[in-house]
Amino acid sequence: MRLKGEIHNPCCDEEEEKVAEENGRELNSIVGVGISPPAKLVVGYALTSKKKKSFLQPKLLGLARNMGIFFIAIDLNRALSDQGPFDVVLHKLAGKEWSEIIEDYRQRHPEVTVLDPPNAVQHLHNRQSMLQGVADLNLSDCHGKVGVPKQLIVTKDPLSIPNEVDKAGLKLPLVAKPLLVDGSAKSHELFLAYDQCSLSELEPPLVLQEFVNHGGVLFKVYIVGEAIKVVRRFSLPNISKRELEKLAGVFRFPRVSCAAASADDADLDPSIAELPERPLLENLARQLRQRLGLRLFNVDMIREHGTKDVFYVIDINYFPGYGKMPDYEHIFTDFLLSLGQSKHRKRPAT
Ligand SMILES: O=P(O)(O)O[C@@H]1[C@@H](OP(=O)(O)O)[C@H](OP(=O)(O)O)[C@H](O)[C@H](OP(=O)(O)O)[C@H]1OP(=O)(O)O
Ligand SMILES: Nc1ncnc2c1ncn2[C@@H]1O[C@H](COP(=O)(O)OP(=O)(O)O)[C@@H](O)[C@H]1O
Ligand SMILES: [Mg+2]
Ligand SMILES: [Mg+2]
Repeated sequence: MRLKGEIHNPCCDEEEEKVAEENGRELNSIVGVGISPPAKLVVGYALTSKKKKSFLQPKLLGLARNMGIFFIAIDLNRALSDQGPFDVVLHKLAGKEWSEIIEDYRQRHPEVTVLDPPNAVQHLHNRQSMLQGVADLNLSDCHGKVGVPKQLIVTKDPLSIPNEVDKAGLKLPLVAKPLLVDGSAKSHELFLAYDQCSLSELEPPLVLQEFVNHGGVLFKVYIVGEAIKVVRRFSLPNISKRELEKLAGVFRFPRVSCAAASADDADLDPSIAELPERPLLENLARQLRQRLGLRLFNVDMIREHGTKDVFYVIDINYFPGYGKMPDYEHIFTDFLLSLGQSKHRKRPAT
C-alpha cells in the first residue's frame, strides 16, 4: 500500500465530479475506512474529460477496485511529484508543456510506469513518422504481407502538388490527411482527391496517400501491452475505375470508421470480413510495440480488395477509444496487474 497524503480532485464537470467522488471512496478504503481490499496498485491518470468519460466507466472502476487497483485523478495545478505516490501513470493530454512535465517526472521517478513515454507518443503525432517503421517490419512467413500505401509528404506550396504527385508516381484517387495529429477535429479532416489539378486546392502540411480499395471494411487492432483485440468497422467503399474517370475535385469525407460504424454484426462477404490471421497480428503487434516503444495503441488496417492476405496499415493511434473495445475492463485490469507483478519481481528481496 503506497498512498500518502490527501488526493485533490479538480472537478470541472458532472462526470469528473462523479469520478472524483469515486476516488474519494477509493481513498477511504485505502486508508482502511471502507471494505475494499488493500491497494495493490495505484494508477494516477491525466486525461481529457472526454477520455475520462469513455475510459473510466463504472464497470472498469468496480472491477479494478475488486482487484486492488485504484485510479486517482492527477491535479494539473499541483506538482506531479507531490502527488501519489503512483505505481502507474496513464496519460493522454495535448501540448508540449504536458509532455515536458511528464518526461521530467518519468526521469525523476524510474520506479513509476509511465504509459507511455512522451517521446514515443510524439512519434504518432505526425502521420509520416507514425508509419515509418511499418514498411520495414519483418513479417515473412506470417500469414500475410503488411505494408503502407504509397504516400508523399507535402509541407509547402500547394501549387506544386500536382507536379510532385506526378514525379512521385502516385496513382489517383488519393487520400489527403493533415500531417500533424494533435487531437483536434481539424487533424481528422480528410479529403479524397479524384484528379491531379484539384490537388492544389489542398492546404499543406499534408500526407497524400494512395487510396486502396478494401471492400469498405477496416480492421481496428487494439493493443494493451501483450493483449490484442481486433474488431471490424465500416470504412470507405471501393472506388471503381469508371467512377474515377467520371469524377473530378477534392471532397471532404466524414469520420467513417467511428464506433457507430461497427461492422462486427453485419452480413458481409466473408472474403472481405475475414479477420487477419492471429499469427500475423501477434507478430505485427510485437514488432510495433518494440519499434514504437508503446504499450497502449491501436492500428487501422485494411485488406487490399481481391486479395486474401495483402494488408496495409493506414493509421496508428495512441491510447485510442478503449471503452469501445469488447471486454476492455478485464483486458485493462489484467494488464495493470501484470505491470505491478513484474515490478515486484524486479525488486530486490529485503
Ligand atoms: O474518441 P474515441 O473514443 O473514438 O477515440 C478516438 C480514436 O478512435 P478509435 O478508438 O480508434 O475508434 C481515434 O482513432 P482514429 O484516428 O479515428 O482512427 C483517435 O485515436 C482519437 O485520438 P486523437 O483525436 O487522434 O488524439 C481518439 O480520441 P480520444 O478519445 O483519444 O480523444
Ligand atoms: N489509404 C487509404 N485507402 C483507403 N481508405 C483510407 C486510406 N486512408 C484512410 N482511409 C479511410 O479514411 C479513414 C480515416 O483515415 P485515418 O488515416 O485512419 O485517419 P484518422 O486518424 O483521422 O482516423 C480510415 O478509417 C479509412 O476509412
Ligand atoms: Mg483512423
Ligand atoms: Mg488516427
